[in-house]
Amino acid sequence: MSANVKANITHVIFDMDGLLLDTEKIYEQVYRGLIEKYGKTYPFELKVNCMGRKASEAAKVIIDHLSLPISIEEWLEVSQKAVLEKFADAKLLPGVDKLIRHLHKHAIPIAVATGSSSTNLKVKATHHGEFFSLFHHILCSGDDPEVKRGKPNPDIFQIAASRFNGETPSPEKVLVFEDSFLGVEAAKAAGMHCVMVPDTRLDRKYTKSATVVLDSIEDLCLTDWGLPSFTDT
Ligand SMILES: O=c1[nH]cc([C@@H]2O[C@H](COP(=O)(O)O)[C@@H](O)[C@H]2O)c(=O)[nH]1
Repeated sequence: MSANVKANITHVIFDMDGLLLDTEKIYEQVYRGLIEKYGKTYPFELKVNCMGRKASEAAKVIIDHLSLPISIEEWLEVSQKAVLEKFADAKLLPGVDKLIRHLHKHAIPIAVATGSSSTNLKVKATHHGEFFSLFHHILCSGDDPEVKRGKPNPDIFQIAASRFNGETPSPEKVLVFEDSFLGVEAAKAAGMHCVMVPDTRLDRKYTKSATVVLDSIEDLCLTDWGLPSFTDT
């Protein structure tokens, strides 16, 4: 390995909401609206502790933290209906399309590992069907029976790694892309490298477990990871 190469990566796993798709603002808008009905606010610190979680786990965190007079089931029913109305317009974030097509062209195995459910994924992918077909597999921990514990536990990334063809890659050969604090903690717990592209509001104390922190995926240096550069044919 040459001096500036951080790792020789063979497999790459991507988070979805806030990393591939610009859907975090949808969750934020809907959750804030719901919470405001109870005269409370959705502080960013609370959002940080929800991003990446399965919807049911996030609902419990919010209800408990804000002492909302609503059950998890009611929260899920109302919030799910509201987010689904907006997901079909979800856009890819800058640099994502180019990177995924590049890795696919170079036959680097790529997957998605998200806290979202497969029902929500279908709607989010309304205009991105061909894009999502480039991934070897997509793991939706929101309703995947094998993933018992969501992020920040390592399970989601370990199981996603085990679903590539052939032998499961060793964790230090896997690179995870994440925007959320809990997702980065999950990748670290799995022993994988992690490129974090956080929300600009995120306090740097939440980025410490990331191998690298970027402002945008467009700033990624592929050769740092032993991956083919954009100029390689
Ligand atoms: O403001 C929020 N953003 C995101 C989430 C949760 O994060 C998941 C997105 O997971 P990921 O980042 O792993 O794609 C969503 O399904 C939702 O459950 C949340 O609760 N609150």
